Amino acid sequence: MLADPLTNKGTAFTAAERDALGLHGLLPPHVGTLDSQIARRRRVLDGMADDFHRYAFLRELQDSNEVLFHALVQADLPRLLPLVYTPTVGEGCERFSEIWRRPRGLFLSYPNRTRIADILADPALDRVKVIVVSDGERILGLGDQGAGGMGIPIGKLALYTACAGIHPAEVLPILLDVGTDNAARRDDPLYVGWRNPRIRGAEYDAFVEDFVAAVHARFPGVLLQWEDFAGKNAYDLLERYRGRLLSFNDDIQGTAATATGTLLAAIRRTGQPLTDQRIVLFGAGAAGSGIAEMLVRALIAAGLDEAAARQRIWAVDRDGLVLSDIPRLPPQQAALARDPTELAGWTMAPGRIGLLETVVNVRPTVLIGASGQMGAFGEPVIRAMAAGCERPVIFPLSNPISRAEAHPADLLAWTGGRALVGTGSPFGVAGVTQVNNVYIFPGVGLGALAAGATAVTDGMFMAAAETLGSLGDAGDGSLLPPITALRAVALRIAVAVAAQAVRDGVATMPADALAAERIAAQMWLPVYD
Ligand SMILES: NC(=O)c1ccc[n+]([C@@H]2O[C@H](COP(=O)([O-])OP(=O)(O)OC[C@H]3O[C@@H](n4cnc5c(N)ncnc54)[C@H](O)[C@@H]3O)[C@@H](O)[C@H]2O)c1
Ligand SMILES: O=C(O)C[C@H](O)C(=O)O
Ligand SMILES: [Mg+2]
Repeated sequence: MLADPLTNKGTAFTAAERDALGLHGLLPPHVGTLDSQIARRRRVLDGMADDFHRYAFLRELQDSNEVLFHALVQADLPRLLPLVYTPTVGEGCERFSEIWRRPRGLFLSYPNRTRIADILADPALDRVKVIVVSDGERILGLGDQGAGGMGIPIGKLALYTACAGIHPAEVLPILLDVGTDNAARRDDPLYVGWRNPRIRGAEYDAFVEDFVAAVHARFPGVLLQWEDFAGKNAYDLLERYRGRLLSFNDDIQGTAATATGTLLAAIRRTGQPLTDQRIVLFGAGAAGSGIAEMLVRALIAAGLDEAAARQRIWAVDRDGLVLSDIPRLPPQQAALARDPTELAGWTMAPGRIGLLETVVNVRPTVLIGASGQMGAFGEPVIRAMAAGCERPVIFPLSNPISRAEAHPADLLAWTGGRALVGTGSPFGVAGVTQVNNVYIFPGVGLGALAAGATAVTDGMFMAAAETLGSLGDAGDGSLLPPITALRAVALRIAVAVAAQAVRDGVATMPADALAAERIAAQMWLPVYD
């Protein structure tokens, strides 16, 4: 009972429980309450020197007492979210091997590829309903972290519990350890992962196929979230498996719904219709092109035909403005490429058409960054944008803080306070919205599970985006509800997503089971049994 984080209550075991379970002597005599335990852990957190050590402390608490961990998190989400999730989880992944203590979730390593079904057969996993899986190759904007990427599935699933009320016994973080191309990790004597260059190509595909087949056989109906896979794999796996497994890619689809929902909230604030926006995306990888495709759908829903919708969007990637005559564009970028003849009237020096040239000529009303390039939204770019529109909407979405395209205080300063600013990571700047997919994935997951959905459709993500955009704000100038409201946000989104699942013909539960009260009643709260 004491060693299992799902049953441990620490000093909160009552006198009667200590009698019945033979716990006298193993615990100090004081009988505490959940509140007193929270106060004790808060005092420790307050006394710690830095956030990385707070992260490590919270990870150990999660591995010793899940109710207390979640009660502490929920009691102060604005303070705890940045410690168990973005941005601190980034350093948690980089230094994962240093702080590895106890098993959580599953490492499915390539050398163990013939054992996947055996590993999944563990009866301790019988209750699993939600899996978040990564192969650690694109951890936030920090690149390949190999096995250390496990910090991300653990963090995302902590939020499934905190925001969507999924019971801690029902979540399973998985790291597909196919090696790492990060030499610093591989050469570190403390590295806990498989010391091998990444497996790629047909071997990688066969390994993931074996993994999906084993998951499908062991957990029918499980919801699987693909997380922090590098660009091409992110797209390929989503397309290959979304029809076979109840699954979605959070970086492509969750981020798209988050950015679209926040943009819908922004245009409600400015009064300028979506169809009038000129949108520049900086970084057209998984997140950027996912956002672009959802914006195309939103523009079509707002009345444009597809060609006109695509005319509202310009993508800039590492080779500059994405143009249709650039050889070997990945398919997601080819769909966004502009015709080079459009550049006829542009003012610019010959050569590469970078972000500044694009902003000067397009005069965007919306600028979204998903490039992982720190400082890419520099003063000349932002001043050029501010000269061309009254209320620039600027979302530097890249995480963690060290990879953000701009500091939000600079964006406000360079635009004379006129910009509507949203950042992927929390910066603690008043009036700035945190535009992070934590606003979307818990609600989508909860809604899909509640509906007994057989697939997560694009329509379900659009319903999530529209709901997010309609929820109102924190009353402090930001565009979305505050972090304290994330649980209520997840419920509202879940209801909309479940209803859309019914409309899309993928729900197996009857519509009357999907009312808000029925879904809310399924949401777990951290209290001792
Ligand atoms: N706020 C959120 O909720 C959220 C969600 C998903 C991703 N992100 C962040 O977005 C970033 C990108 O994630 P991703 O999944 O799209 O990764 P990705 O690797 O698929 O895409 C990154 C893209 O940026 C491009 N790029 C790299 N250097 C560039 C440069 N100098 N100029 C222009 N483009 C450049 C790459 O070519 C690539 O197309 C990460 O930092 C991630 O943390 C944030
Ligand atoms: O993890 C986050 O904070 C958001 C997003 O999924 C990312 O990869 O950056
Ligand atoms: Mg991610």
